[in-house]
Amino acid sequence: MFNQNHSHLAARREQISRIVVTAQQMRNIEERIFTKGMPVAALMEKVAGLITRRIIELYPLSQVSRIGILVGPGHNGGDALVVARELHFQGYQVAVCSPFSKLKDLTSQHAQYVKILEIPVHESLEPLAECDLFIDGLFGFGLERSLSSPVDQIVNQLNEWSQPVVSIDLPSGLHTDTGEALGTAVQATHTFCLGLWKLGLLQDQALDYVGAAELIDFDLPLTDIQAILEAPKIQRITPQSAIATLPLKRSPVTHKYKQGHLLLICGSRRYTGVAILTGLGARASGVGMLSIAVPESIKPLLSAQLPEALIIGCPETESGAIAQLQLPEKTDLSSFDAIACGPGLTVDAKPILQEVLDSDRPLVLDADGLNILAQMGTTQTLQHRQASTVLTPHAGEFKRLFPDTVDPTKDRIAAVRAATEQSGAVVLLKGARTAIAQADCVWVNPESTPALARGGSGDVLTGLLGGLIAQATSKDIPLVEIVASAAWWHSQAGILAADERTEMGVDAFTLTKYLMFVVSRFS
Ligand SMILES: NC(=O)C1=CN([C@@H]2O[C@H](COP(=O)(O)OP(=O)(O)OC[C@H]3O[C@@H](n4cnc5c(N)ncnc54)[C@H](OP(=O)(O)O)[C@@H]3O)[C@@H](O)[C@H]2O)[C@@H](O)CC1
Ligand SMILES: Nc1ncnc2c1ncn2[C@@H]1O[C@H](COP(=O)(O)OP(=O)(O)O)[C@@H](O)[C@H]1O
Ligand SMILES: [K+]
Repeated sequence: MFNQNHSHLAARREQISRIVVTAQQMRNIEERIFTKGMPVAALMEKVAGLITRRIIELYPLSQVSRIGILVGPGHNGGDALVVARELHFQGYQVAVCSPFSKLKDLTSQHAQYVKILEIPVHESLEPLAECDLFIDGLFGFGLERSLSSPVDQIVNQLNEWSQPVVSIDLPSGLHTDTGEALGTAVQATHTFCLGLWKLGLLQDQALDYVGAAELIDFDLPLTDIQAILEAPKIQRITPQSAIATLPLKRSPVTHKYKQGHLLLICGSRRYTGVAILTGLGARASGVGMLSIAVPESIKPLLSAQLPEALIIGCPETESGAIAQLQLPEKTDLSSFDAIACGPGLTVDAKPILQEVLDSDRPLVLDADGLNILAQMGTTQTLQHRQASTVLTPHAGEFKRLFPDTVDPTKDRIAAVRAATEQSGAVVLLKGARTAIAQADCVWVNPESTPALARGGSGDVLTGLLGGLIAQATSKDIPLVEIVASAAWWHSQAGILAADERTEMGVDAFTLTKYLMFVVSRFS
């Protein structure tokens, strides 16, 4: 009985941790449980109790004694006032900054009561300058317009000070869905996201504000959540979701041709190292057979670095790019389980792109593969390919490929959704929070490291991804999930490497060495 409950709770925790909601969805979910009878005030007490407990864990009275609480006009402010009251009872010296004259009813009641408890309440921030810690309860998912005076000045003043700040639900000032700072926003040390992950916290533009983000689960029933959430389904990649699609277990009687055969088409005389890095990424995927097509003149270099791979030397242009694919006898593109094409090709390798597009194999296009595709202007014809296509642009490549859609620097999730709809491809938009979309399904990689912002790390991802797709052809795993797993694996290797070597120590070659440690750590 105990075990059953335990596993039930673990399964719930996993499901909750994958869900991502917009402000409107969160409002609808809360509305649903309030309609069913959960009192608003009771929920606020519960949530604020959980927040208080976590603050005490992170900032015990032995280390922090004076806490400043910023209170807004809505229920985010209400949460903050209950936290103020509870911290006061726990022995902290609490002071409140409440710059609004009109508060929602419940928030107003809590404001009256903290005054009765003789907790000092000020309209300005200055009297709180000596606090050791701040709790930001100005705005949560109810914020819909830019911050104006005086609250924008309060936020700017807070950001200039050096004390830690815990934001309740979202750093105040951030748009709940796009993560954009509306005028200005609190730069938090910690963000305690309440109930379900808000989409804005997973957008790159929010990351300077969010700090260390964690979810405070307050037991929203899964049935009520599922009743509200419809397509598009936006999910956070978790270790469990990523590991589930990796080819970890092999049949004892398998052989190399059953473990996938990947063809990489990459490199040029100018970009030799890129081809090596892509090959090393593929090697780490565990793929059974690896063939790498490169210009003839760099074949010896590739052979020296990747002795297990079949290196195919191809005729080259004067500039040292692949002029045409010259596969070994009795081999054509359909001999492979997957093809990954693009890193280091240069746009002089244009003729080979049409060839791979015409093939009936799953295809990953990256870097110059994407640049050539953008020049051809044929993104929409990918729908008619006989097999799936995965595009892995960074924001610059994305804008060249999809010039007339959502700006990926403004709303990455909306951008990948528009791109997959236009092209029919699986689209992986690289960045600090890589987003992957296919049809109605969107995955976001919630954890990474800026250590990866370094030439060559994307090439490693292309090889790794190609190798995983080649191994999955006989399995019934949605392609978008394999792509999401590759993004997760790649980032986790970066995190692990940065932990050991600092963020400066993760060159792309080093990154390839850490890939296998990720899998052994999590599986
Ligand atoms: N419901 C619950 O019980 C639970 C809710 N929870 C908590 O409630 C939070 C959501 O509460 P909320 O909906 O009251 O919105 P919130 O983010 O506090 O602020 C909106 C207020 O600000 C105002 N306003 C907006 N923009 C403004 C601006 N630029 N400048 C000035 N004012 C502006 C706007 O009023 P308006 O002026 O538009 O009439 C409104 O009054 C959520 O994030 C979580 O913390 C959790 O505890 C779970 C249980
Ligand atoms: N700030 C960052 N935080 C986390 N990951 C990042 C960051 N910047 C870049 N990355 C990751 O690093 C990789 C860079 O790929 P890309 O831009 O194609 O570079 P290259 O072509 O030089 O290999 C991508 O996987 C991207 O998601
Ligand atoms: K807040």
